[in-house]
Amino acid sequence: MTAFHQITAPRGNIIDGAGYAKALRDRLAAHVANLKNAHGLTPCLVVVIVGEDPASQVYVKSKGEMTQAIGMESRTIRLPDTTSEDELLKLIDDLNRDPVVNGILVQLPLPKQMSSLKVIDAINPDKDVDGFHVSNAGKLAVGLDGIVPCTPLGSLMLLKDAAAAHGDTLAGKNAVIVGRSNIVGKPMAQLLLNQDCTVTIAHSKTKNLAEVCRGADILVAAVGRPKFIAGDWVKDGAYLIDVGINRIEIDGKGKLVGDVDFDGAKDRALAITPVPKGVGPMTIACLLNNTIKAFCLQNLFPVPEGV
Ligand SMILES: Nc1nc(=O)c2c([nH]1)NC[C@@H]1CN(c3ccc(C(=O)N[C@@H](CCC(=O)O)C(=O)O)cc3)C=[N+]21
Repeated sequence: MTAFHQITAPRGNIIDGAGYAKALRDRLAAHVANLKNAHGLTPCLVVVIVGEDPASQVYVKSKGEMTQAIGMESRTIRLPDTTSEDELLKLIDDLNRDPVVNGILVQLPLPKQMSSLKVIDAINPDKDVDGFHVSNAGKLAVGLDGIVPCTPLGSLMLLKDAAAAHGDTLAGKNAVIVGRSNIVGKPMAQLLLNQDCTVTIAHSKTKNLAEVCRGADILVAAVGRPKFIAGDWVKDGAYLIDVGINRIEIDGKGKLVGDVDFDGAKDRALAITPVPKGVGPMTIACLLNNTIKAFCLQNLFPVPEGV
């Protein structure tokens, strides 16, 4: 009976975040080359890292390399973890005033003597390439054009692409985001709401979390706990975005895993992001995207199509 047509689409399509990010970086490299030709100016991103957190060091190095690889200028400022909040605020003030600097990223988390909200608030919103400043968060909430946080932006690009690959769109779908952080959960909710999804933000106090997740056509996991989302929490045919990047030890070896039990979930999901090579590389590509956008807006150049 079923031999003539396939009733369900194939499951377990693994989204190639690394490949998508590479394609995005190639497009951005072309924009950078065009901007240099047209104006003789190069976008410049400054990354500030306070302290010696080993994971942060790895990300910061990779951000710097990818910034240079697409032809932009990268500067990294390393400060000791004994730096005072006032010293960091003074540095941000200098970077805000420096016309050569187009983007400022202060790597989080910060040492405990600092208030990250206060530090982020000190960054000129036009240079806030993370999109974390209240001004950019507010613009996203009311539908004005601003700078959108990198991880949610990259996740949305992957979701739209996965839906398009199935001849589908995001409008009207039930989206469940597990995690309510200012840097992922909340902005992700705003973006999906703007796509006409019906959005639920679940968190540690949510009742019947498994049931809530089972209702999701789109499930975004952003809790920061390894394999927290079990396979049987995933609806058959859901789109699954795993934002988690957790370093765990298996048989004495370090391994990177997401917030989703990938092996348990992959045959249920219509499309799923892996960890690594899923959302992570998109986060960095979107940071480069945001830096180019900030550069254009600061110089009153038209923002290139798609940026
Ligand atoms: N102000 C600020 N902005 C950030 O965007 C920010 C931050 N602070 N603090 C730390 C987190 C973490 N983050 C990652 C970005 C890329 C990968 C990434 O590319 N991961 C690779 C694997 C890398 C590896 O092997 O460790 C992957 O998932 O394939 C991971 C993590 C940005 N963050």
